[in-house]
Amino acid sequence: MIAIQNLSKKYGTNEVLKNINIQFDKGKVYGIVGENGAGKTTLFRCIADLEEYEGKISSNSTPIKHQLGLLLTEPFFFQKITGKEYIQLLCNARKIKIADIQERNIFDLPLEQYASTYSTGMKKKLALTAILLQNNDYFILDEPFNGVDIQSNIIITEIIHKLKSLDKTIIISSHIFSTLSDTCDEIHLLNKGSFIKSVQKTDFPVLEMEMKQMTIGSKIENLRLI
Ligand SMILES: Nc1ncnc2c1ncn2[C@@H]1O[C@H](COP(=O)(O)OP(=O)(O)OP(=O)(O)O)[C@@H](O)[C@H]1O
Repeated sequence: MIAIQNLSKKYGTNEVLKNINIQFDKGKVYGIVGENGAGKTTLFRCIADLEEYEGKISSNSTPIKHQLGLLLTEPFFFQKITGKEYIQLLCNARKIKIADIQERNIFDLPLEQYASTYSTGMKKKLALTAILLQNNDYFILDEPFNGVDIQSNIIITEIIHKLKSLDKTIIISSHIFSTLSDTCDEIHLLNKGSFIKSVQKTDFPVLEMEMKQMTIGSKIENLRLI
């Protein structure tokens, strides 16, 4: 469980998160949606203790970061580190020895190659593999479906189902609604740093319709396409 109470975050005078209150339980998958700049990544960085903030973020295994697998939108790798070394490095940090690394390389990545030379999608798959092999309790996946091929998207969806069945806590952001309706138990809409709507699975179609209406309005007509 991750409990967030009165979380606020400013960058200079820009108040990016405004008094956020939410709880993420184990065995559940949470989707966070919101337009670009709404504050999704900032929220994730606060939970991972990568930012200073006001308010309280707690869990039943403190500190959260010791049990958290954070998949960033654009994972970063040092230049001279192979895929295999990266996985080993992250697993060593959790005191886990991986003997059968090739067998567990489910995305068939070229593990002897420098990770910095991987394609965008390969980098994401490497970072995801590493946090999975760490056996974390909490997973925050910032746009996990973006930039990876269709086959990998199918695998990632199945991985999320598996993590849920293992009682993990999973938080995902995505700009593609269908990826969230396939995987999430709840979706929370973040707007300018505040949660303005939270819906359970049965109401996902309603939320999707509302978001479509809010977004499109008369914008397409304004283009005056002929
Ligand atoms: N390091 C930073 N310094 C200053 N401002 C920042 C920093 N990181 C983010 N911001 C600002 O915080 C706001 C929220 O950004 P954030 O990356 O959290 O949005 P997001 O919802 O993840 O967007 P996207 O969907 O585009 O990924 C934006 O206005 C952004 O410019």
